[in-house]
Amino acid sequence: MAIMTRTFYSGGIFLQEAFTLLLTGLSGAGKTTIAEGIARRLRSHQIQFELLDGDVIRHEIGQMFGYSREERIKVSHILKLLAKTLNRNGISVIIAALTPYQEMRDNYRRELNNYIEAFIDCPLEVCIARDVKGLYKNYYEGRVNNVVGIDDVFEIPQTPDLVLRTSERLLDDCIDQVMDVIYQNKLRK
Ligand SMILES: Nc1ncnc2c1ncn2[C@@H]1O[C@H](COP(=O)(O)OS(=O)(=O)O)[C@@H](OP(=O)(O)O)[C@H]1O
Ligand SMILES: Nc1ncnc2c1ncn2[C@@H]1O[C@H](COP(=O)(O)OP(=O)(O)O)[C@@H](O)[C@H]1O
Repeated sequence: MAIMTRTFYSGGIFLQEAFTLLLTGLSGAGKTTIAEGIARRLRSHQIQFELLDGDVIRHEIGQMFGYSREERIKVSHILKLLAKTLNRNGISVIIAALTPYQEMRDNYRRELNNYIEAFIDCPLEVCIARDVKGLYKNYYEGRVNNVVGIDDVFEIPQTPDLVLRTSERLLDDCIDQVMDVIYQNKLRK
């Protein structure tokens, strides 16, 4: 029996299967900004997708989890379940979340079909200077701890599909790089 797959045709490119794109990196590295840029591109190609931002999902489930290693891993399991469920229904997913530990990313790669991992690589000093959400200020003023890159580890991704150096490249270049991987490597069959 033939297996049915959804086929999207957009701008001369066939997308046959849903994918999950993980954007992993420090706070302030550029995950959300790049995710929103990719979202705009996917929308313009009428590709069905959902953007799962770690911070937003944490709020939506009522701040059930904090920032210990164990709790971060639990959140990653929730994100994986959401991605798997959406993918199964033909909807691609962008996950924008720190995802600091290799075991989280290994788990995504093992369990998600068409998984693409983008390491949003930006030096800690630049992230601190950007301090988009005031997280680093809160750390230095003693209000929070377990900040990844400072008193919690960011394990460098061992097998990313692409590395985006946001302190060296313009936003549009970063988005182009991701779109190339989505189209050429993963989904064009
Ligand atoms: N230690 C600590 N205390 C308080 N708040 C923190 C802490 N670490 C992270 N944050 C904030 O939470 C956002 C990261 O959530 P994530 O789900 O992406 O992180 S993780 O993947 O579970 O590690 C993160 O959002 P981004 O800055 O967009 O990455 C921060 O705003
Ligand atoms: N090449 C780039 N890609 C993404 N963001 C960039 C880039 N260059 C500068 N920025 C800036 O860096 C900041 C990244 O913030 P944000 O996307 O919220 O990070 P994160 O979601 O990783 O915490 C934004 O203010 C954005 O305008």
